[in-house]
Amino acid sequence: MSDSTPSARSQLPLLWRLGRGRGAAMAGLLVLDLLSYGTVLAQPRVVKWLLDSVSTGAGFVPGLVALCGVAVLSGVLLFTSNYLLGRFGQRIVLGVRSDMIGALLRARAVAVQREPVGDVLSRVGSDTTLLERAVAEALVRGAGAPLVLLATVLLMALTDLTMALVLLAIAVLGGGIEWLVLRRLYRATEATQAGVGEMLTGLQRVLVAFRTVKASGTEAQEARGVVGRAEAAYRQGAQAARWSALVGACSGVIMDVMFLTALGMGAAKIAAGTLSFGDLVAFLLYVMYVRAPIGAMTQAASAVSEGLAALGRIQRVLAVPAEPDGADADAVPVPAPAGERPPTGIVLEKVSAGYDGTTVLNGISLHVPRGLTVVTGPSGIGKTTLLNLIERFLDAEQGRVFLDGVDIRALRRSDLRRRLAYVEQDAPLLGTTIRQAVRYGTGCTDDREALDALRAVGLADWLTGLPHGLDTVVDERAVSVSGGQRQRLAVARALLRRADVLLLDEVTSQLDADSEEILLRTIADRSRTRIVLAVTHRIAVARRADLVVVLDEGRIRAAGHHTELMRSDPLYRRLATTEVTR
Ligand SMILES: Nc1ncnc2c1ncn2[C@@H]1O[C@H](COP(=O)(O)OP(=O)(O)OP(=O)(O)O)[C@@H](O)[C@H]1O
Repeated sequence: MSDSTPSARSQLPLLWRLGRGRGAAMAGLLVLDLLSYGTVLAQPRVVKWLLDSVSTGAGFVPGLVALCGVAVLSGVLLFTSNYLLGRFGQRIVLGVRSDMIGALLRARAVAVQREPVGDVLSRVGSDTTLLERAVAEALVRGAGAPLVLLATVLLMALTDLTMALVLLAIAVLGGGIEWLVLRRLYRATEATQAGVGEMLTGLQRVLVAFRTVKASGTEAQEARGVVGRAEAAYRQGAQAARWSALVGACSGVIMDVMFLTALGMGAAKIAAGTLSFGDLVAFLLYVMYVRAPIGAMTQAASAVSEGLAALGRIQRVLAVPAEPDGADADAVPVPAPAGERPPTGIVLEKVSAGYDGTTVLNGISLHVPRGLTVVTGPSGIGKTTLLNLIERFLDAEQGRVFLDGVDIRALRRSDLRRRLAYVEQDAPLLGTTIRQAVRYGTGCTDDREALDALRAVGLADWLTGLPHGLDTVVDERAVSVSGGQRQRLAVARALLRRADVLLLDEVTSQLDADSEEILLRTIADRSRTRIVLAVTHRIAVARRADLVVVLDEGRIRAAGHHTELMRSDPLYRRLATTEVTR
């Protein structure tokens, strides 16, 4: 999601595209809007008829009844058109939000995780709200307004041509000035929305690390930081409010100038005997009603200006490339030597990978067979990156990764991931109850199976102590669940998935020795029939492994059994002995 500011004009086709497929609804709304304006425009004619009837001595009752009838009809049409227009705008917003949520969830994990969460939320939340006004005001009301304006001007011209032409000239001049102000409004709105995004990003960071903030006594400092961003958004918002107010003021002044000009010219014409009193009243009413289409056009322009700014930010979410699911065309099965079966397990063949041009893994070759394989090494060396490659969150820049002899790029991502169970480092929980959290993405519907998995990871006693058992509610950030419980819940979920491969990233880092031992026994047991690849710094895990792989400086530095590596590899020995020995 790059943040280069697109021009308002470049967003116009996008705004137009939002209305695509909704032509009939838009046409219906336009007709309703025009009918509503039509009843308004009929009123001056009825007023003129009423006044002329009075001046000629005929009764005023029929005129008054007609005026009331037109007013009631106008009210009903106005309500209906406003309501349907508002609903239409909401529907567009729903469509855009669904598209954005879909785009985010279809995108590559590494691309989305780099985005500031608060900013993404602001784009999906408040930017789409701005869009609603733009769509309703611009695509429908703004589109009908020129027709209404034309009809009003024609009716004015029918009443008095000279006065109508003078007023039209004033309106055109005023419109030009307003347009200049609107361009500034567009830029200020973009900046405001970006400011709100930054504020939310700051607030989100604080909320995620709330206890650290409290314990560090940095509440005031963090509040200052977030409020500082809120103030920056305020300053941009105040600019936008100034330009928006100026647009409104321009429109008001233009209308006053038009009204006073019409009044002056009309009074002079009555004095000269070239205009009737009824005509002047009708004309002045038209001048007042001409406010509506001009106002609608101004509002449409202002709403479009704000909406286009929002659309630019929305578009950057929609443009995040989707992660393709299909198999890559150039992927081939590993050629097994004649008469031999391809190796089972995971094979990395001269794999290089990294992020944004920085190489993290450099030409790694590795065979991860069935059983428990542990990957260890200094922090930030690329252990999680290795798991990212197997899950295809990230693709190798060079080399290939095979699963049971098949290049993983020859598999659909969804098929590949179905064969894997992954527990990420922070072991986040999804779902609102423990039942949902443990069953999440596993297809398991049986409570007994879920309980077995929880027992296997050592959570049986904890669960028995909970007043609502599996129905216990886990709040959004699972603060009522300890770090170790969360890790074990996540492993239980992975076990329930019945996958061929378990990918575990630091799943025992928050466990005490006894809990770790229970969990490791289960993991070792499951590794007899499947591939378990565990990233860890813990010696207890490495001790149990069939194979330990030491990563350093982008390469595999050593591989073997724990006891063997303790003897042969100084780095491994140092890592193992500096870890809290159990
Ligand atoms: N999504 C990403 N975008 C850019 N760089 C990344 C991304 N993820 C990881 N990196 C970088 O790649 C390098 C390896 O990270 P990785 O998470 O694989 O290390 P690790 O060995 O698992 O670390 P640790 O033991 O601390 O968890 C680090 O320098 C990290 O900053």
